[in-house]
Amino acid sequence: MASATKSGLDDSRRSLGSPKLRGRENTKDTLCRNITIYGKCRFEDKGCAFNHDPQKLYNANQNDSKKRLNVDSPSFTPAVIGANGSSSKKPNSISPKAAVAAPFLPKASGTSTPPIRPDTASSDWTVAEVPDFVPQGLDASQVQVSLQGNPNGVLNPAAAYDPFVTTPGSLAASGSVTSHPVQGNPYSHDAAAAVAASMGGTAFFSGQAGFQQPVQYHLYAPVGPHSQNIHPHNRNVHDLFLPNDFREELQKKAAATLQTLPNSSLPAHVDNFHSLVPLDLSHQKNASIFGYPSWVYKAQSGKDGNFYALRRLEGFRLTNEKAIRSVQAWKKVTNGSVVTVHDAFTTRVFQDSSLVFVMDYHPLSKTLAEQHLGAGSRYAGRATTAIPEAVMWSYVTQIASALKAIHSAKLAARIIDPSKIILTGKNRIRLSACAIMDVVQHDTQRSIEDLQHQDLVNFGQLMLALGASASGVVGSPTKSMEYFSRAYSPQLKNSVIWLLNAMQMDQERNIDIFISGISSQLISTFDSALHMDDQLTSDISRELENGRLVRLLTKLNFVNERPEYEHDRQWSENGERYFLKLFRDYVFHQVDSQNSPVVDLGHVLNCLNKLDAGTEEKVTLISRDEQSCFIVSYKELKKALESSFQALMKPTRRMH
Ligand SMILES: Nc1ncnc2c1ncn2[C@@H]1O[C@H](COP(=O)(O)OP(=O)(O)OP(=O)(O)O)[C@@H](O)[C@H]1O
Repeated sequence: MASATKSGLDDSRRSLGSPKLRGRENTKDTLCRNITIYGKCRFEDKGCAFNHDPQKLYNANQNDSKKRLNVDSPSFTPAVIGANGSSSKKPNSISPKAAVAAPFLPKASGTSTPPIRPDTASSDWTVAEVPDFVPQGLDASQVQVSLQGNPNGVLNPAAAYDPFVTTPGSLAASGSVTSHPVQGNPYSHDAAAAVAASMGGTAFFSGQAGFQQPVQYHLYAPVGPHSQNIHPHNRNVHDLFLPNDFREELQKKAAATLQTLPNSSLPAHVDNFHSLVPLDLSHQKNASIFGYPSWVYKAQSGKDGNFYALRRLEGFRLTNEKAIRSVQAWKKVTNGSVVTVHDAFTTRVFQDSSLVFVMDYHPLSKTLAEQHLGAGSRYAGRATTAIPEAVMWSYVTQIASALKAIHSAKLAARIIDPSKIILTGKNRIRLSACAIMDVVQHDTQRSIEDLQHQDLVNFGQLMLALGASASGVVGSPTKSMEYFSRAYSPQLKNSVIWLLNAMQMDQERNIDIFISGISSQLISTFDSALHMDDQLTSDISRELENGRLVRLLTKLNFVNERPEYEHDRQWSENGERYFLKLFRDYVFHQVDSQNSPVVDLGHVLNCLNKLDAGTEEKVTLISRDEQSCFIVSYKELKKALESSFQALMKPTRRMH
């Protein structure tokens, strides 16, 4: 830590935080605004007098400021420290008028500096007690080298200028290993070390070659896939967060899950479920599928608090208890393309005798009929565009997977109908009415093999109906097949024909044979699924960093400017807290040459990431009256934050 005069600070401050011009004679020292705003300058080779190399400029400034304001400056000499050790209005905030400076020296540094206040020397306050973030075996030079090829260990200064534009150097690439919560201190950033200690000194990843401890939190390492050919000036803040459409989808689903229906005429409780919301789009009773009108509700369980879909069959009377027990076998069917069945019961709370199935709830799902055949119109055939072949194959694959799981469990789906298959995400479908016919038509004379063959036929009919939906042909299998043959590949057509003939005994037909026949399509669908998986992993990894920074910000705000300590100079205006307060200003309250707020997320994220990592890089902090400045490393700031936070948690401090 060092202090400097106001005049000594001016240049370095401008070069770090403001694109302010300093007169024509200094144009070569001033970053061109076009570089700042657009990432490049069209006039670079046509006479523009300003500087076009931020890195060079930054290095020049670093050297410049090092000369004047580094730790070797005279203000760090022990003689000066001793002279200023006594308490004053701002004991360690040095006015430029004063000829002396009180450095911020951790106790561990071995100097004989008297403590700024008596209790800072106590075990409660000393920063030296907070474990150093740089572990043994990883010295400062290693930390700097790891900064993505930037020998100064400094992120690209351009990031500090560009509002909401990040540069590849500054915010590229990441430490994506999460820290683990440490008992007793949910905010600890040294969790990995604690885990290591609790495991006898071996963190779970310690065996992996090339893993550095600590994780370099100040580096971002986005997980692919990446957009190609993006220039720095094209990148924006969205690169750091979930894609907007994905976030919107998740938020809408969350809102739908939490939706309630005040003053509803539905029963307040159905078994242990409450807060029923109907999901049917039409009020028309339709008994064509199950033989009973059916209704679907979203409801919350009073037992586990989760949300479920309840399918109610109106007017059903249970005559054979064995029928409802058949649901047990369905509970064991866990397949990505089958809506999981949890339970079934009869109830009279709807003023009739109803049969209710409890199933997984998939918010905002639509049926395939709603999606492709025109909302609410059964087989209306009003789809405007043909379903693409790739989507058809995706549906084929998913239903084949569902049938494989169902048939392997010696069950049959029995209903494969566009109105009973729900779309729960982009091209993600699930059979939503399994188990129901096993209860409703428990006494059927048909063998399970027969029902399984029927599943294959129903499967073929479904694909034909979907494929021919754009043709406007309704109810004529021959015409539908003609259209289908023209619209889709022979392989898809032959697969559908094979399914439609599943009841014929000319050759053996089952779901396994069907799956072998479409293996090449399975592989391409599988590959698409892997790409989707990669994409989601990449999206999630962006939010991972945000969670970490929220914890850090929370901690910083717990410490900064607590009103109850407002007049307690020893807390707010002294030592560590003072630096943290100035750091807060440095991060969030910078102004440009026109005194307008600098709103630059890149700068904020840079600073916070470096604070979290506790890098050796130094930052210049200026008091609000611009009478004092300090040069302090992120490592020291990190320690200050840790010890201040620990002090806050001490009961003695709270009673102070
Ligand atoms: N498990 C579920 N989770 C969430 N929503 C579901 C679930 N099952 C069905 N739905 C939704 O409930 C609504 C009604 O489903 P339902 O099966 O009654 O369809 P429908 O088109 O009304 O058919 P029908 O005319 O036979 O009643 C549909 O929009 C469907 O997407």
